[in-house]
Amino acid sequence: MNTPPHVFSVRDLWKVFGPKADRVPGDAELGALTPTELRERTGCTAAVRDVSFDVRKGEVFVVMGLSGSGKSTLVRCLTRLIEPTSGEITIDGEDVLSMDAGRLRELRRHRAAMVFQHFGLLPHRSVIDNVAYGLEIQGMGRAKRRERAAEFIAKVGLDGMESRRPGQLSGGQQQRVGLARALAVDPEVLLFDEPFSALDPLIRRDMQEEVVRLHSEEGRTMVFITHDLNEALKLGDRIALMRDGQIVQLGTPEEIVGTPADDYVRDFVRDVPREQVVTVQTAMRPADGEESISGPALAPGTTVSDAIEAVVRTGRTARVVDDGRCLGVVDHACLLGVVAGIPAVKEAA
Ligand SMILES: Nc1ncnc2c1ncn2[C@@H]1O[C@H](COP(=O)(O)OP(=O)(O)OP(=O)(O)O)[C@@H](O)[C@H]1O
Repeated sequence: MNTPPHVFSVRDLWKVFGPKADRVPGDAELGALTPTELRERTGCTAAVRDVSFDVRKGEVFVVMGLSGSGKSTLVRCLTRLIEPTSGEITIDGEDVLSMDAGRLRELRRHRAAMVFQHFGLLPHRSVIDNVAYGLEIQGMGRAKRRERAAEFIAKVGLDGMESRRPGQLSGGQQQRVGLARALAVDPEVLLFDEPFSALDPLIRRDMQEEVVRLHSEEGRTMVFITHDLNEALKLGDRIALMRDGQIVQLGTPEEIVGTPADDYVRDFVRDVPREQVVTVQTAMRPADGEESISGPALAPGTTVSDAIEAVVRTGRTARVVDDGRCLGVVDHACLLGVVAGIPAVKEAA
């Protein structure tokens, strides 16, 4: 049998905080209450409510939502840093909920390493010893772990800072140390808990680019928590948008922005510049006559904003071409329709 393409699979997951939390997941009546009603009736908070999803191998899976929507609780449940109330979680097909203490330790150290917002660096240790820390816990010898740590320090752009203490680094540099430390143990999945929210905007952008770069170089699976929509759109292959402990929509940035599942999501994405997220594959209309054989060619994943440039520059309708085949065309009207948020362009074609 082929190995499953999923790293984590989560089914019907609940995490309820409060007295007799166990009774909430199985009770349809309690499960249907709003968070406030549930709290008033039972004193419980359902931080994660009946959530199911898969994290695919090699993707950046973003968990997004406002403060209190359940993001941290959900991601902490994946490695049982928080013990779920009910449901199923597997990693590479192995049941996480039945792991014993030793197997769990192994899971957290080797397979799914967490990068926290507050770095968790050891203040009295040098950068290199901080990065080597996870390897030390694994029992790797000093020379070998320092060599490996140096490699990852270079990878995150901190060459020459090996012997500094965390207090002698900027916030962004400290975050890079945290990242290098997580990478050094070569985990299958990296879990990021709002790692950049304390950083100033420019450093934050640098770090986001760093994550994009590391991801494209290594193809490592990443689960990334953020409450920042732009960060989610920039980093995520897929985004799970949470509200009151539930996933209200799970999809690509383009799906979330282009076809919001409900009014809540629509409102959430209202101010996103759609042309930067929507692709020509969504915006195109069928080619008419000669249109399919001439005009600039664009790949299906080209964003509308890049397509606008091509159409304006050539003054012609552009073709959406995949593997030599013309799938459709985009003209001024299709492209402007996306910018204006008018979904009727396709139907009009
Ligand atoms: N230990 C706890 N005991 C009781 N309630 C909790 C506990 N931890 C979290 N909660 C509640 O669960 C809900 C989800 O919290 P969680 O921290 O997962 O949200 P979040 O989306 O990560 O928020 P933030 O972005 O502010 O970190 C909130 O209502 C929170 O108050």
